[in-house]
Amino acid sequence: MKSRMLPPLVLTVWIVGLSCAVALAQCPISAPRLTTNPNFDVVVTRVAPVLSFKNATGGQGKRVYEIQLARDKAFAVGRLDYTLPENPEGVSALAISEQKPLADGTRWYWRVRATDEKGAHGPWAVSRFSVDTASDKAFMDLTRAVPVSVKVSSGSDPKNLIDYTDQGLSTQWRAAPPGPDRAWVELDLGRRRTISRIWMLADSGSRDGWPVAFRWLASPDGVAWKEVVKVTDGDTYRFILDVDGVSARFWRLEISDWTGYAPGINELLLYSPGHPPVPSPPSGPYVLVIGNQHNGATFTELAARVHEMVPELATVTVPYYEASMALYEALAKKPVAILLSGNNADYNDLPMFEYNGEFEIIRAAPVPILGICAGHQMLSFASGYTRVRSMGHSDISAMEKPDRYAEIRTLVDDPLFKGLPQPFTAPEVHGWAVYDLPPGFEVVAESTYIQAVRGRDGRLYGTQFHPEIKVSYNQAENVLRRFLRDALSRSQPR
Ligand SMILES: NC(=O)CC[C@H](N)C(=O)O
Repeated sequence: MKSRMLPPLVLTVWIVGLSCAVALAQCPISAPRLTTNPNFDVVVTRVAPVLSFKNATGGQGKRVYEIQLARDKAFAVGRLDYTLPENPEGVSALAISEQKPLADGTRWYWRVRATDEKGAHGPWAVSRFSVDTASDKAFMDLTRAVPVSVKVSSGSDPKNLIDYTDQGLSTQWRAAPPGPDRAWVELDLGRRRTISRIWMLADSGSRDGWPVAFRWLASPDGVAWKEVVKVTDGDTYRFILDVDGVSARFWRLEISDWTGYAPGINELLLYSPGHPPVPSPPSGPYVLVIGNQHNGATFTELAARVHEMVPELATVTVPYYEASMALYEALAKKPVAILLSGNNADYNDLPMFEYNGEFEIIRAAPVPILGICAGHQMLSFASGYTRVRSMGHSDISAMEKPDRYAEIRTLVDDPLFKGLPQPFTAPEVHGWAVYDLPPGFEVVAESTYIQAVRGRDGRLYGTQFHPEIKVSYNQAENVLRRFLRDALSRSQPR
């Protein structure tokens, strides 16, 4: 057999790495990673959030974390200091106490570093978030104004800017290098629309291509332009720009400064004030299905499974960004139950304000609600961002070999889970999980993390696993079947 030579640098790195792992002593302490929740610049909707981060590595013995929060970059204004022992499971979390809450309506900088048993420090990891508890209370009162076409100054794939079916929001338009002085994007809305909010998303994973100085202009004809809003010192990957309702068919973004070699934008989304149309319900009993995918779809074939499991039930599917209590109230006939679907985006890349109407429904709709995967996570998000967090890895058992299925255990006697094997297996497709239950909720099932919850007198149920996915090892299909049957029989007069 021919031996393969490793280049000397690779070999050295490998040997140092190995001796570091074996002796433990020589490993330098790494910075923790503040990408779990809250991620950079997200809006946290509670004053006592849980700050989760990925552990550091290296050092000697057990690590503890120093965590500092402040109102300014220099960590001088209003600084709060905490120490936290490491959670050996990979992600550590500081729960800010309800007794010492963070100031609302403010931006917070936070930094974390690990210290080992010998007192050696690792480097700080720095990030920031804002706290705004008012921001998720009510339906956004906006509808999406979807462009019919897009033009750009240069570069390929401008369609990515308005491709709302790109669930991971991962594709982007990048202007061509070296690029014109002023890269621009033009959106044609097809007709005159009043716009009051603009959402812009760049790459959250790197600081490359972020727009720094830019302005939006509007035009009735694509010829005469008027400036609507201007940003001169952007230093983030996402912008929510509120403007005083301007009515125009053409919308133009001019970017005059950016990070990296050329501006790159993943998505542009414009909103008009107002409410979406109310669907007309079918004549018989039906389930309202809320599609949580970014394009309003349900991720799995949820409606089809409802019809298969309980043929007496019809379904009406509404995109999450159109759902609200106003829509529910306006339905000529009420659903017997509501299902909240999965999705496959990272929440830090989503315009989370679009979920506010779904949160209203979770808080107030007087019918049984079952949230599946993202829908289950929404039950917790509805009472504050940071209750759900990225696990740092994905559990995708729907595609793995039988020995990789998680065993899920039921913790309490619950009518929906009656008769399930203990433990049971069920398909999973997710990278986030609920860690911090809202008040009034309890855990119904768990694996190494929360797998099912119920809340508020049995009206709300959530499952992290997918009872609706048809695979041979899904032992939890009955959870959905029972939920639907119970809802149907409760709705019918005896
Ligand atoms: N399948 C899902 O609904 C996943 C929800 C969420 N996007 C996660 O990764 O956890």
